Amino acid sequence: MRPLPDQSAFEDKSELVLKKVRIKESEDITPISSPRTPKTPKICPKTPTKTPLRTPTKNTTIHFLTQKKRTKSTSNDFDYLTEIGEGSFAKVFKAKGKMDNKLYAIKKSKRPIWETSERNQHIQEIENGMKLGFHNNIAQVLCAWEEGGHIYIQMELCERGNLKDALNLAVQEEGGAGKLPEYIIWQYLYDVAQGLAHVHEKGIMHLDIKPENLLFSNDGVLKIGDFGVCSSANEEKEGDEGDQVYMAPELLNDIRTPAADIFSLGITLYEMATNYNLPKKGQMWRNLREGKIPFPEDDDAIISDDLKNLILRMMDPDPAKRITIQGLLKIDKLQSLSCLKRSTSTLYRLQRKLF
Ligand SMILES: Nc1ncnc2c1ncn2[C@@H]1O[C@H](COP(=O)(O)OP(=O)(O)OP(=O)(O)O)[C@@H](O)[C@H]1O
Ligand SMILES: [Mg+2]
Repeated sequence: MRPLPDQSAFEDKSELVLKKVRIKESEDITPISSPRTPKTPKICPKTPTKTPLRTPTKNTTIHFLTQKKRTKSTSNDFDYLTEIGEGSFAKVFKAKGKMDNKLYAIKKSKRPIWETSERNQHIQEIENGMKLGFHNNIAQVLCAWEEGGHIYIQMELCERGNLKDALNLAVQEEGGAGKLPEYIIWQYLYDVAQGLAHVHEKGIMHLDIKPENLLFSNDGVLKIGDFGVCSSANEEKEGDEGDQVYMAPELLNDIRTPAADIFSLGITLYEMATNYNLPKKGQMWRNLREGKIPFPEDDDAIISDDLKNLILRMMDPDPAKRITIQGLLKIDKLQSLSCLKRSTSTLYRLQRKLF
């Protein structure tokens, strides 16, 4: 097992530990009041069950929440094949369209939504999803409706799980100390950065970028999903902050800018590169938000200076100094990946299918 990072540079005794060991927590940060906290732990996609999943009963009132001209869906338009994911608010099913035989992801709220504020939050998730339209690195929202009080969102299916699952798998390798190879980390960053640039160009902040919300399509492309927390740029209203583990420090003071997404992506990158079990609170939580960011120093876990420097720029405590998404796309590594992708797109796709 890799030794713990040298903590002598820091004033406190809290420490980051490798994934399989629990983090020591010292003291709480200011509690975050949000209707979506506390978060429940993620349940990884389950293995397909043979018994068909129950579809909702007929004759319930249906409200369509999207106004697309093409066919509107309802629950009975799908055969539900298996549950593929669960978050704090919804379950996600793999389903086959009865009319077109195509596979989709159907996200269904866990319980009926009667409260206006909660309903509005779901409506916003849907509206932002529709506003984002098609982009190769966004899990596309296709249609949404309300049935029996539950909210349903029909989405593009990302069949190969989320980035958290991929990280957990990597950790299990090499006797529990495995991690993603760095060139794969750059490819994942490239994908998410393309998607995030599109999100920010549309004037939307995601505000919940984290490995569970980054989803793999069948050909291994990483896509941003779960727009359940996001808000529009310049929106004055108070709101949700997303997952505390990946949360930017300024969100504690309700300062919301696209830079918050850069911090969350930066700390996600840090998790991918180090394999540390990131804290939810405590002194180390604060250190990571004050630029005191330890990296493993042993030879096995070596991280390139390019990647370290980028992580530091993305996790800058000052949102105004943090690298922007446009700046990120201009860094040499991502530029060269972009050229590589253009020139060898078939080979590149094939290579990614293997991971
Ligand atoms: N389009 C999709 N294709 C495949 N799997 C998906 C899709 N959307 C979501 N999932 C899976 O379902 C899980 C939960 O979905 P999602 O994050 O959207 O739910 P949530 O209740 O809003 O979650 P959170 O707790 O993050 O707020 C994801 O982590 C992912 O594994
Ligand atoms: Mg989620």
